[in-house]
Amino acid sequence: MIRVAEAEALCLALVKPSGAAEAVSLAQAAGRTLARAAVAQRAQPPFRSAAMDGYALRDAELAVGAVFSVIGESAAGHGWRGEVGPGQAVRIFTGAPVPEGADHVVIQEDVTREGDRITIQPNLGNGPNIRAAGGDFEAGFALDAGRALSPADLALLAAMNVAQVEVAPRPRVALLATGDELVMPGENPGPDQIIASNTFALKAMVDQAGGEGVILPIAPDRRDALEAAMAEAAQADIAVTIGGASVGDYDLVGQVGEALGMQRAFYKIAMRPGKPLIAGTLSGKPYLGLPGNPVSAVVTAHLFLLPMVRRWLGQAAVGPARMTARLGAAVGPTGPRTHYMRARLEDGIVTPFERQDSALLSVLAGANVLLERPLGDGPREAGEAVPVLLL
Ligand SMILES: Nc1nc2c(c(=O)[nH]1)N[C@H]1C(S)=C(S)[C@@H](COP(=O)(O)OP(=O)(O)OC[C@H]3O[C@@H](n4cnc5c(N)ncnc54)[C@H](O)[C@@H]3O)O[C@H]1N2
Ligand code: MOO
Repeated sequence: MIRVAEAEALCLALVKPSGAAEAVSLAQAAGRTLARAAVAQRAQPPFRSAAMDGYALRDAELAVGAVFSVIGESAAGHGWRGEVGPGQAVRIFTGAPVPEGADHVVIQEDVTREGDRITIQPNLGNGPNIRAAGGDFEAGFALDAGRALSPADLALLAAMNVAQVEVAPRPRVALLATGDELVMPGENPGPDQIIASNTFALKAMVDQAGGEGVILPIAPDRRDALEAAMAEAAQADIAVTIGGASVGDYDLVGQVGEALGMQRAFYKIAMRPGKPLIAGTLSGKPYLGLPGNPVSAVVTAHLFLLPMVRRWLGQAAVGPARMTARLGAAVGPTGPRTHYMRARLEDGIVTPFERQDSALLSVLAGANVLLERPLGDGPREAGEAVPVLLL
């Protein structure tokens, strides 16, 4: 059995960034990964702009009781093209260009106006209420390749006047559930059957990570059928089987993989859940054989499959999001496997669930983190700092 970190490195070594690119419009770009840098076509703001509604004038002249004559108006989208001279002010609105000569916008609450004359009132605010040209970003500012685009990134790109971005294609990830006991949700299970469940979590995870999860028809525990199904899975960019990875008489995935010429990178990891994970290449494609227990499949997908998807997309940081939390309850020592305990993180305090059986989907669904307990770790007291992985 190899350790988790080694397994992660071996899994990542199976995947090369695709390097390909396709153009998509910003409205289609959420969650996609930049394949080429996107470069600002202009500065933002492109001109000195007013941050408040008021009057643009010369800061040096500003004093309580000072009087200015209003000589023009600058509105958003319609600037005023003159120069503000001594004793002069221009009526201005938020987002409008600040005219030449002015270096302060007095908010309108701080003046009284009679006709075209304004008088500065006591308790004047600080100002200058002007946003510098390029204060957000300059022309040429870039978002680098490998960046997964957040909603805020899309607004930033729009402001950069980038209408289309070059993104990495979404890797197709084949998800092949195996086992005679499985039927799809909505079907009529026989007396000894259950519903294929973890496939749906895996598809959602892959899709959210920027891939395209493709759920294949369930493969029965028969060599010929499994061989055909696994060969089909290997048509995708990343092939995943679920179940049949262990040592039972009907756990055929490893044997069938070998018959198909699978190059194995490793089998079995010192982790719990998820020990019987298989990794390698199948028909030259990155391949993972996830354990069938629903929680085991989801945990191993977080630790190994999603990093592979992110590597394929060309992202730099590919591992699961981690943070440190304080233990909400004492925990016992771990054994020879690193334990990923389903747990709840609230206000920085992490509390593992009592029941940790890797078949319990109701517990998994209530968890928002995995508490990582390294192998060979001693007992830990409530209040100690511990690592957690965000789900
Ligand atoms: N003698 C041993 N038995 C087992 C060992 C072992 O080391 N020695 N390892 C255990 C561990 S740990 C795990 S995890 C499981 C994994 O086994 P498999 O990958 O072969 O999975 P299956 O036997 O096919 O299924 C296990 C369990 O999960 C259910 N399952 C399978 N696929 C799905 C699916 N898509 N959706 C929902 N549920 C699924 C299946 O019905 C079984 O109940 O092996 C232990 N045994
Ligand atoms: O590792 Mo198994 O995944 O403990 O249930």
